[in-house]
Formats: sequence, structure tokens, C-alpha cells
Amino acid sequence: MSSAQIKLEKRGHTAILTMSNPPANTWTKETLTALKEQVEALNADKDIFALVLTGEGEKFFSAGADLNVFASGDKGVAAQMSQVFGAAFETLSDFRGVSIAAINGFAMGGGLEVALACDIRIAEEQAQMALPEAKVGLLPCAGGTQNLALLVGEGWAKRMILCGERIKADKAHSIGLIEEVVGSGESLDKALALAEQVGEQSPVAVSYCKTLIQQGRHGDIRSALPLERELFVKLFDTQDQTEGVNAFLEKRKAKWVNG
Ligand SMILES: C/C=C/C(=O)SCCNC(=O)CCNC(=O)[C@H](O)C(C)(C)COP(=O)(O)OP(=O)(O)OC[C@H]1O[C@@H](n2cnc3c(N)ncnc32)[C@H](O)[C@@H]1OP(=O)(O)O
Repeated sequence: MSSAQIKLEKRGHTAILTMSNPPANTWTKETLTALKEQVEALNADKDIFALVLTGEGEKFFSAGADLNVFASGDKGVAAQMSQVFGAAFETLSDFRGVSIAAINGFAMGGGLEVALACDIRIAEEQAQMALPEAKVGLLPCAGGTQNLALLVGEGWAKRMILCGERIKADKAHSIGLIEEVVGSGESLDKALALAEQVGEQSPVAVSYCKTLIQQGRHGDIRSALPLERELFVKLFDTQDQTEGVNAFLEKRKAKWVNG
């Protein structure tokens, strides 16, 4: 199910979602709803283990919310948009497989927040990132104030959010905002290679591990540690558990059924 503004391509066990809303791949109610629906459909597709999110064109990953939407100063629009942003990006965060942002250009505001909702971020050397909402009298309402600080610490999060500092890919890498910098035009290939690596792991085990990491992030270690033990045992209800161990012992590649 492809949509005009969030294009979908499947390659093996990986889905590529391309934000396509020229000129700057901005977010509107429609593009956010399309993203949410695409991720929900991928979540239900047992053959998909990873998704890669990128932007169409060479200049923009995404410049964030379409600022035309907020020009009238309508509070009802603000309430609706913040809900739609939250629903879309939380659905992405909760994707059962691994999500990888291939940042191919400017990632600004909600364009960086969507990358923060992914599990892994790879950026091209020319990419630039910012949460510049306050510069236009707004604030990051799609997870940015929380997720950025969790990744890079409060100091850099404050520089980026309170001072509006825009950073380049090499700086983003040095502060831990992205995991890798690649050459211009190479982010999609790199993300696909990582997604292929994901496909070598048991998808159920990956999904449980992700749940546990999220639990540690949003909850506390006292509830995450017993859950770790519980999900470890629960893996033994799956075919993939016996398949994984026996494939190793028989010196062959595992064939996952995602169950
Ligand atoms: C909860 C979430 C909230 C938010 O996300 S609020 C929005 C946060 N994002 C921003 O503030 C970024 C705004 N954009 C920019 O600052 C600049 O762009 C860039 C620095 C990223 C690039 O600058 P340059 O290279 O000079 O390109 P250009 O001419 O500004 O952009 C090309 C076309 O794209 C339109 N555009 C860019 N960003 C947005 C946007 N966020 N909303 C609406 N339009 C946007 C421009 O206006 C222009 O259009 P035309 O060619 O018709 O003049």
C-alpha cells in the first residue's frame, strides 16, 4: 500500500518508506496519517523485519512541519497537528522491527523528530540537523524535547533546542545523535545493508529486545529486569528459538518464520 506522499517499496524483508512532499518533504496532517498507516500495515506484515525511512530528492530528508499550516494562528489546528504528530511518531517508535533513518539532507524540526523516533540514524556528510521550532515561535511537539536529550544528553539538547543551533553530520556523530556518517548519496545503501544484518537475527528476539530497551528508557530498571527474564523464557514458545540454536549447532544459516 504505497501513498503519494509516503512511498513504499519492499526489498526482501525490508520496507523502504520515502517521504515525498516537495519541495522540502514537510509534514502535514495527510503525510503524518499516511506514515502512521504505512507503519501499521508493516507491523502486521510478518515478512518485514526492518524499515528504512528516507527523503525524496537530494536536498531534504524533511524540513519538518509545513509552516503554512500554522500561519493562521488557529489553536484548533495546533491541537490537531500535535495529536497527529504524536500518533504517527509513536506508531513508528513502537514498530516491532528495526527502523533506520537514512538522513539524506536537511532534517529540521519534525524532520529530525521523525529520525529520533527511529532506532538507528545514518546521515550523509552534507546533512544538517536542527530543532529550530522556537525560531518560528513554536516548540518541538513530536517527541523532540524528550528524545533528543535521551540521545545526546541535556547539554547539547539545550544548545539545539534553546539556542536553535543547527549542526552538521560530523558534529551530530560526535555527540551521539547519529550512529554513522556516510558519503553523499550513500545513506540508503548503508541503511539497507544494516537492515540486511537485522534479517540475520531472529525477528521475534529482535522485537522482544526492542521492547526491553524501550521499557528501560520509559520505565525503570526494576521493572525492565524481570521483564527481560520473562521474555527470555517466552522465546521458548517460538519456532525461531529452536531454529536459531539448532542452525548454529548444525553450522547452517537460520531460516526464520517470525514466530
Ligand atoms: C512539531 C514540529 C514542528 C516543526 O517542524 S516547525 C518547522 C521546523 N522547521 C523549520 O523551521 C525549517 C524551515 N526551513 C528552513 O529553515 C530552510 O528551508 C532550510 C535551512 C532547511 C533550507 O534553506 P534553503 O536552502 O535556503 O531552502 P529554502 O529556499 O528555504 O527551502 C526550499 C523551499 O522549501 C520551503 N520550505 C522549507 N521548509 C519549509 C517548511 N518547514 N514549511 C514550509 N515550507 C518550507 C521554502 O519555503 C522554499 O519554498 P519556495 O521554493 O517556494 O520558496
